Amino acid sequence: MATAATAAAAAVPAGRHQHRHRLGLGLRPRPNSHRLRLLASVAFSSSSAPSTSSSSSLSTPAEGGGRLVAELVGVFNELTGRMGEGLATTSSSRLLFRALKLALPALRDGDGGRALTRALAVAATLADLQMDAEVMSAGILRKALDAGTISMQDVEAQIGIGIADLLHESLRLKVAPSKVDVLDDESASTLRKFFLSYYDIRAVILEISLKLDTMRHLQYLPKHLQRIKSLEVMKIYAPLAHAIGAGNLSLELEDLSFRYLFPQSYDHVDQWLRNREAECKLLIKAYKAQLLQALKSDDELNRIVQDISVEGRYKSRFSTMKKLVKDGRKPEVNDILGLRIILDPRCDGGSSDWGPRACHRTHEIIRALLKEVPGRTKDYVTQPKRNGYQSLHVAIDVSEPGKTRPLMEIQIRTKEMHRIAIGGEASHSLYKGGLTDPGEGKRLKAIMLAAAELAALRLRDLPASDHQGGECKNQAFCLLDKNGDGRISIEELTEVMEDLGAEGEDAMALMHLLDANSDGSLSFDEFESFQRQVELMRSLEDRDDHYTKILKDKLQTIDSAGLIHFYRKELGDKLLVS
Ligand SMILES: Nc1nc2c(ncn2[C@@H]2O[C@H](COP(=O)(O)OP(=O)(O)OP(=O)(O)O)[C@@H](O)[C@H]2O)c(=O)[nH]1
Ligand SMILES: Nc1ncnc2c1ncn2[C@@H]1O[C@H](COP(=O)(O)OP(=O)(O)OP(=O)(O)O)[C@@H](O)[C@H]1O
Ligand SMILES: [Ca+2]
Ligand SMILES: [Ca+2]
Repeated sequence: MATAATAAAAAVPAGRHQHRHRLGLGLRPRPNSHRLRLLASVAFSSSSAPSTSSSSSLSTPAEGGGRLVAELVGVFNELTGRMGEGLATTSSSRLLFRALKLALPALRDGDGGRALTRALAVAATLADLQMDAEVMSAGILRKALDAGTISMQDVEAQIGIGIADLLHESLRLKVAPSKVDVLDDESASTLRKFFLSYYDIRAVILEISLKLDTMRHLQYLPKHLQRIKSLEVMKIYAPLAHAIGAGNLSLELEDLSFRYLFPQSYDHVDQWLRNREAECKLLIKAYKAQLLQALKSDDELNRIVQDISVEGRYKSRFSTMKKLVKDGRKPEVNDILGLRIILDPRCDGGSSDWGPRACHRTHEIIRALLKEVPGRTKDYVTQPKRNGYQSLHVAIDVSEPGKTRPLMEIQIRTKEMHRIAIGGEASHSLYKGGLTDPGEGKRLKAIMLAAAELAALRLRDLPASDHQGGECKNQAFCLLDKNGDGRISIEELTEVMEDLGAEGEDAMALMHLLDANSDGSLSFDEFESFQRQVELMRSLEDRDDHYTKILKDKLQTIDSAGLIHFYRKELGDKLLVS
């Protein structure tokens, strides 16, 4: 057997996606001219984190102005790049641009320099949930409102009544949990129903994303508030997130509240899972690749299916804990490592047996390839559960001589079976998401879809709405070039910089720096060079964050193993450290 474990050892660990506002732009910088290097150093000279210092503290006008415009262009590009397909229309981009212009100066210095990063992370979460520009803008503006740096009147006057309404709704939801005395099961269910009764469900999704932001920064709040907020999340927001299909968000919310509600239990589970996490994730990745290759090269299976996909997951802290403490269960968790194979039969559903045949053929291939644990296989394909759930589950022994490992669960199902396991009576949110009323989940989904359709209609592009008449090649450029003459004039640059809180002369200085051919305005090419440099600098910051995390983890491991003392001693003489 070509062991996936060997491959795992050789595989390069995947860098964890940074879920802060740096979103990995994935753009390759071109070779830089001296001028661009100068610009980059000026635009970012004051700090590697653009949100941490104010323009007033900068020494030259170009520094402040360059940084402000770089910041606006950088975050605008990140957020629009993250938006779902078809959602980043011209009207959406305009709205987001206006919201950013209002919020950036207001958020730049707040919360010890973290306010802007946090607001952008909220917007990124919303973009990942396929929310439109109105909701993303509302997310950013809500953080500025909460910080007290802008007022609802500012939003109404500068952004529009639609966003102001959405914000009013989300503020009403925010205070709802504090209206019940005790957050027991009954009041939690009442509150969830109350949330569902909202005519604009986007306010609920906005609130869930803001809760995730709060939970990620809970360490800054007093202990009693940490517990109250965690309880609200566990009882209301995590189940709601699960019900709307935002599974990953729900898992993160659960794990964060678990940590604050039951710190000791959390530590136990966390330590156990953390110790195995890196190796297990590599194993998941390696087995996934090995299985996919074996399945795709099997002729018999390929006669039955037209597509095969494999998903992997490492179990969350809270889910593991729940399983361990469940009544009447053996204290074991056999699905820490999970793989799921989803097959697309050439003929699915109805009376066709292609689906079950595909699942059983897959099972045979797995048996020939891996070590199946006898007596642990469950065939819900031949014998569906009462709620209609279908899937074939096998447990695989991934241990090696001298190295015991947790079992790996493989679920085999067709696309149609998967659809039923996600929605409907057998839906995961009913199976374990905390919702008890089957109608609740369905209703939420339906309202969500309707809201998304409405938003798409509101923000659709009218033929005349793009002032350049055709497709805009670069949204940020087109938004800055207000009169659409294909150049950014000094007046246009001054206007945006004043909106951002910079002085008039800053625009002159920035223009001087960017205007390579000195014709007094910025061409499309000049602007694109600037933008590429902005992206390069932001990707460096990402890498710094990434390296910092790795170093912190590694040094911690070394330290707890006592090795760092050894290194210190060894190196002490050479480096003159004590
Ligand atoms: N969506 C959905 N998933 C289900 C349902 N029943 C089981 N599953 C999935 O299948 C997995 C294993 O379920 P079973 O084979 O019944 O195992 P178990 O005895 O509950 O638990 P293990 O100790 O993990 O074997 C669960 O962890 C879920 O991922 C269901 O009704 N709906
Ligand atoms: N074997 C698996 N492979 C891939 N994804 C899985 C697997 N098992 C569960 N998942 C998915 O992982 C996410 C988290 O599920 P979680 O581990 O909390 O529960 P579960 O395993 O489905 O249920 P239980 O805890 O009762 O066993 C869900 O989206 C679930 O569908
Ligand atoms: Ca499971
Ligand atoms: Ca112009």
